[in-house]
Amino acid sequence: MLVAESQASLLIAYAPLTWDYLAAGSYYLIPVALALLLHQWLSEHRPLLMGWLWKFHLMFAVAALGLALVGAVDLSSTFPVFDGLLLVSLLLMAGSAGVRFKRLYLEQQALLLSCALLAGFLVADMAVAHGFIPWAPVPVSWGALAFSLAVVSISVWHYGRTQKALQELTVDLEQKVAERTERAETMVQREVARSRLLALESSKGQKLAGVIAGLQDCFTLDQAFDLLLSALPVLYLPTDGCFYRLTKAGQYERVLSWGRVTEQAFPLVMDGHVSLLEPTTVPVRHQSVPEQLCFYLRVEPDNNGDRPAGVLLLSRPELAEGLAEYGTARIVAWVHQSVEKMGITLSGLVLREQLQRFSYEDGLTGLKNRRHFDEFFRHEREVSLRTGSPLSLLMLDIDHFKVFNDDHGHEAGDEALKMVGDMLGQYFRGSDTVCRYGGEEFAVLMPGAPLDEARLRAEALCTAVANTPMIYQGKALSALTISAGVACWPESSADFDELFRAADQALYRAKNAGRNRVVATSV
Ligand SMILES: Nc1nc2c(ncn2[C@@H]2O[C@H](COP(=O)(O)OP(=O)(O)OP(=O)(O)O)[C@@H](O)[C@H]2O)c(=O)[nH]1
Repeated sequence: MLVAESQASLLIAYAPLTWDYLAAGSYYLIPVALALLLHQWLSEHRPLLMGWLWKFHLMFAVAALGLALVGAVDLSSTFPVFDGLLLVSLLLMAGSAGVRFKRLYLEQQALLLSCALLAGFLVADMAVAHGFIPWAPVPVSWGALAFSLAVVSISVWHYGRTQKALQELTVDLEQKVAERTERAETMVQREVARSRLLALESSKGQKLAGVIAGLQDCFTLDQAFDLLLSALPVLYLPTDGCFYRLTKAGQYERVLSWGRVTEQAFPLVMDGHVSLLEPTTVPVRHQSVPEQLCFYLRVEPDNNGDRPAGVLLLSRPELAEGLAEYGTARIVAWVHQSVEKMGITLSGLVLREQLQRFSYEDGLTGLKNRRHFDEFFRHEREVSLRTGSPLSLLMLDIDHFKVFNDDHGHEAGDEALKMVGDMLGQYFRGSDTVCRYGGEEFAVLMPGAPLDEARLRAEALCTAVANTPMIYQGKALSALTISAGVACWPESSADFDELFRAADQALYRAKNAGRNRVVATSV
């Protein structure tokens, strides 16, 4: 508008009429721009009024210029109408903006004030043009300049603010990216460590399965412990550790160590009552774990009372940061399970051992029972038939045991049976089999012993029993005597099936001959 109204416009293009139309058009569009601006800013307050205003002025501008262009009206005649309308519109806009002025941003306020200044000059210019006030030069261009300066300074200020915000955003973004990258790297490291732990767990699980299978194949507890000791480092490395076994004196003796173990952390001996560490429990979240992890190996029917048969001490595993809590809990849980599984397997083995012992042992005397004796006899008979070596059989019976029982009671009788059983155990070789054949009757099988040797051994036993006082509850009771019948293959009978009968008959003869003696049969 300023360019079109100035003389300089003619230097740009010598088209005075066009510049007139341009000046009128830009003049008529001033309220359109202002109303649009306020429509945007005051959208919560009177949005309809501002909407109507800019549309109305736009229509006016188009209509006035259009009609003037087609020659229906004179362009100059549209100015008074516009001035009237502009005045009303400016008042309406000023009213609306004034109400919301305080709620606007600083730059909006500055822009509105510059608009108000421009509007003030326009109104003054109109008043002069229409003769309401005496003629005086009105510096409308100063208003336009103020408005333009406001727009430029707001734009510059905005630009500066945007640049600053952008810079801050960039710094913030870079920081966030760095943080996220670090977090992601930590997570990756943790996941790698976790997968390594899982792989280790699975390989150790396979090893444990092998150890358990090996333990199940053992025949005795000692054999199983030997296997266990060779397997423990394989199962628990890379964690350092020691294994302690309960001694008869009730102490825990270090029987195995692996890795870097110091005597301070892993003593050679731990007292079963005083210095035994508490077993480590699986740590819950944020719970600290002691430097040494302790696990009890319990072998239940092993007559240790409450005490574990073995103790496993491990140093606290060293794990990557971030995995320490989770990893330690997992490892402790796994070691717990593995030790428990091994304990259960060993308990099964002990039970099996006991069952086997009970099925072949006499509960009172601890000698072998008749079942074992019969099996042993069958075996030795085969050996003798193949090798031709002699096999002697002794049948022994306590004399007048009924009277002893009646005189001193059944319990004293039991003690007597135990005493005779002990003596029998001492009088024969380890390769001989001594068994309680039933009641007060005993049988001895002497592989490789000829009849005479067996007889002599039986006689020595008879003499020893007769000369050994029977002490019961601190009192000496009358000494017992035994009678024995001895038979030998092939001297007494060439037929093995007859050997028992021959020994029995010899025993019968010893009884009849007055007891406390040995009778040996020969063909
Ligand atoms: N205390 C005790 N007595 C038993 C046991 N087994 C058998 N007896 C007793 O042993 C006695 C055996 O008596 P008999 O068969 O008459 O033989 P005996 O009295 O020794 O007479 P002879 O053999 O002829 O000298 C019975 O009284 C049984 O009760 C046992 O386990 N404990």
